[in-house]
Amino acid sequence: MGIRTGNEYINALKSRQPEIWLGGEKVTDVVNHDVFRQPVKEIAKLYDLQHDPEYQDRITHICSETGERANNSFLLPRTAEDIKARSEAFEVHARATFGLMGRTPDFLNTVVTNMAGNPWFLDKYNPDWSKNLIEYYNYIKKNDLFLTHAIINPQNDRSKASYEQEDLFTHLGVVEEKPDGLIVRGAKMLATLAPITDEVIIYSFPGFQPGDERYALAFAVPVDTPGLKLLCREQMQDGTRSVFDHPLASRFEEMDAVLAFEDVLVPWNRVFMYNNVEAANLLYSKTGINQQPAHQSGVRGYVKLEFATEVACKLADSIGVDQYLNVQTDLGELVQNVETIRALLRVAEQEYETMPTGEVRPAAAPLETIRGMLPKMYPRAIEVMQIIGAGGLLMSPTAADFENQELRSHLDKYYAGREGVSAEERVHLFKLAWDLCGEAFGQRLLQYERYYTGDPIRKRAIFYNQYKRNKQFTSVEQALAASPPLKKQVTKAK
Ligand SMILES: Cc1cc2nc3c(=O)[nH]c(=O)nc-3n(C[C@H](O)[C@H](O)[C@H](O)COP(=O)(O)OP(=O)(O)OC[C@H]3O[C@@H](n4cnc5c(N)ncnc54)[C@H](O)[C@@H]3O)c2cc1C
Ligand SMILES: O=C(O)Cc1ccc(O)c(O)c1
Repeated sequence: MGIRTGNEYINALKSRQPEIWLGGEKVTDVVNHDVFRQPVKEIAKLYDLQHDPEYQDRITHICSETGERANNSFLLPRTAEDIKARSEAFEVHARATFGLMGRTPDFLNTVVTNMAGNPWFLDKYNPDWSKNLIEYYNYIKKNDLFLTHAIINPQNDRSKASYEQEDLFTHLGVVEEKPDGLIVRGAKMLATLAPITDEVIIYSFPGFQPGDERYALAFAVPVDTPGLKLLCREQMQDGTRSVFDHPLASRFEEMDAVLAFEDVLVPWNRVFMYNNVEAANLLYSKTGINQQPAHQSGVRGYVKLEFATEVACKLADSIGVDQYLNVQTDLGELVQNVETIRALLRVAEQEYETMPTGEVRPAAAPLETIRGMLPKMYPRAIEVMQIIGAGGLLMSPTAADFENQELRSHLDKYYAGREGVSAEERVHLFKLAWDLCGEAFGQRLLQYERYYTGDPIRKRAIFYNQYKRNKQFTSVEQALAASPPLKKQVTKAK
């Protein structure tokens, strides 16, 4: 099949009946549901880009093994050109949603591509696992499927291991082996966009302890597998709000769902790992899924930060406050943050690492630095937006107000911006900003940036410990060596 169109993606959604719960009710027609209709269209547009002559060669390639066209996110990079091709695809996808949708199909494509591209790792433990993963990769590539993932256990008692939680199957674990597969029970905390995907893949960040064997597993199943419940969080838009009043929230909400497995059968050919704490803890670092997906996330985060910065700049300009030094320095700071992330991305792409397998990976340290900095830079952009927009952010009239002829002339006068900015333009811009910095939609976007890549605090600590392991701090030794040792009598206590 190769690359799908938006319609093919939508038809696949229509052909399934996953068990989706939202607001106490089952969602039976996700494609036409108020909350999901627009996000489905946004994802469909990404699939259509693959067929757009302007984009096709920038985001897809002909697979040398199958002869079929595939998205560049399915390309295991082996050259600098491959890295560039992936970067371009990531950026095209991100720009289509202003970086606001984090888990577009390209993200998990990179994850599975890397797991399957490093079969040596699972081979060591069980050759069936790597075989299954390669077959799965070929399957999702051939059918251009959309995956979500859930890697974090539910937030019950974080001070205890999975096996120590009150119920043995609060965290997702294996109940028993059957001739045709594993029976799994329990939950994973969060899978973004799950209700509008084709498949879910389960694996974990490192952190399992001896005793956690039943939870140390990786597998993938179709999203409508019997027994799998998708428990959605409360929606942040109801699908009926006007696009004028909510230019972003009305289009780009990514629903998040807890995945609850109620004795789900995972066929053996979909089991990628099981009952192995060591393998589960090493999967992330050894197969490069700590690194290659961070390239996608970095590009996407860069586009989002740049977007938020541009919104803040336009906001300031529209009411003439960017004449003031304090506003200029705040905006300058945001622009410098964008440039910092752009520079880190370029360094990561140019100073790539070549693995013994021939795979090339954008450099780890700059990618990890992006992961550490975005959780601070994005909230800062939002804060600056709030400070610059000030009370005006709260005071926007609605599209319905503008459409009322009795009100219109008053609005045109009282809501106009600086010279040359009409009331409608100013209000529209402020509404866009409010979606980002005031609405629940925007708060989720902020929380996403803080946490999508795990806990930034622990991640930075791990980063430092790795840095310390690899560094000798030789410059300090050299600087100290330049001064002769003190004479004994000088250091002696008087
Ligand atoms: C909008 C959004 C979308 C997401 N999408 C996905 C997704 O699609 N798939 C997915 O798998 N995950 C997703 N995540 C989940 C994300 O991976 C987790 O939120 C992240 O790993 C942090 O875990 P937590 O939220 O459970 O926080 P916790 O781990 O519970 O941390 C809570 C607080 O306690 C502190 N803390 C906890 N444990 C320790 C410790 N051992 N040492 C020191 N401090 C500690 C943390 O620093 C933090 O301040 C998403 C998250 C968000 C917010
Ligand atoms: O986007 C992120 O940084 C989070 C994340 C999730 C799953 C992965 O496999 C991964 O490498 C990174």
